[in-house]
Amino acid sequence: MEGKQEQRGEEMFEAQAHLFKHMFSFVGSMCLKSALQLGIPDAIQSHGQPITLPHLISALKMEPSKSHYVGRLMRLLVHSGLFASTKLHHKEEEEEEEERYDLTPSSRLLLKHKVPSMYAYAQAVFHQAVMNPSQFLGDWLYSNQNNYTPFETAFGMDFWSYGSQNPEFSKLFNEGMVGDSGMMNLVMKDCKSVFGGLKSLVDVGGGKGGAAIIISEAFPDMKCIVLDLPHVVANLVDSRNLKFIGGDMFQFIPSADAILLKLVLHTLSDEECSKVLKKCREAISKEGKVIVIDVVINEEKDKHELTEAKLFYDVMMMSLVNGKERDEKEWKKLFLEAGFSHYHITPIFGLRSLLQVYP
Ligand SMILES: C[S@@+](CC[C@H](N)C(=O)[O-])C[C@H]1O[C@@H](n2cnc3c(N)ncnc32)[C@H](O)[C@@H]1O
Ligand SMILES: C/C=C\c1ccc(O)c(OC)c1
Repeated sequence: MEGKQEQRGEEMFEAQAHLFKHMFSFVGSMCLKSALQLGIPDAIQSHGQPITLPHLISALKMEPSKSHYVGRLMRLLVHSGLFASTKLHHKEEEEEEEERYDLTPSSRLLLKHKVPSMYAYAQAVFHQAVMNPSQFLGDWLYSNQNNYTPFETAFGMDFWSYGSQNPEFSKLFNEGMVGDSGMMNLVMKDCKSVFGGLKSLVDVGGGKGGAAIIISEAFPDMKCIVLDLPHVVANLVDSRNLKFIGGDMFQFIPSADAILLKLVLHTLSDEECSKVLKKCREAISKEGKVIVIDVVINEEKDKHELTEAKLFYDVMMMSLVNGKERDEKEWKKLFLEAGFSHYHITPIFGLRSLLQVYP
């Protein structure tokens, strides 16, 4: 009896710790936000070797009196695996331990001027436009107003209108997308069978052309068009085989051998996806295809952390744009209903897969 109660006590406190972890996980996000604001990844990179706390403080041009606080921030970030820490033992003087901070593969992706970089993407995520709407999820679900998204409850307009009226956020968001697409560079060589042989490609919702620039350079014989909202493609410079067009994908999609939809369908509801996919089907020939780069939820196969990131993304799409993340069954239904006959999934982009969809 006693043993059982003891166990129950242990279980309860484990449950409490679990709860604390989830209640406070935003603290981890905010420490990462501060680390970026302070420029910690770049400071470590510029130092050229693992850096001690006093050196970090002076590199950040910070008051030495703040050093203790930064040490605590770093302790959490090291614990989260965003930075690494090495402790050097000075011989003989056992007590003297000098901790040095280093980058990890994750924080290496947060360097400002390295390619690929997730720096701008992270800046966009930590902007109020992305953070605030999730505070309104509950209100939105309960509200009898016809707000399309929690984003509208928070800002009184939809996500893309907000972007067109807030150039500062729009810039961060679009640069974030370019940075995200920059990571495709590393795997483009594995994509010969996907893009090779295509004479033309339209990147629908292609933003500032992050993906299309990489593709048009890797395949110089391919004519590429980026279609995006007018304010997004304004002032972008065409190249020999890459052209930017401002427009609305629900109205018009130019014809091509292939249409690329990268992270576009997950921003759309099923009805909106159907509309866009039908337009894509009309824009390609019988020999053409639609290439979708997007999230495919696969709880059985993916590691717990990967599924968690995909589910975070899903709720984010619900908060910002009424989009959603889909599993293979849901993708299949969308494709078949839009009149496509078959598809093929290649999971090559980490969180995102590449789906080739055929008429
Ligand atoms: C999540 S972003 C993806 C950008 C890009 N494909 C990438 O992966 O880097 C979605 C894009 O769709 C664009 N978009 C939204 N509504 C659109 C519309 N009605 N017509 C064309 N583009 C649109 C946005 O401006 C944005 O660039
Ligand atoms: C910057 C983070 C937000 C975000 C990321 C990917 C998307 O497709 C998106 O669409 C609204 C928003």
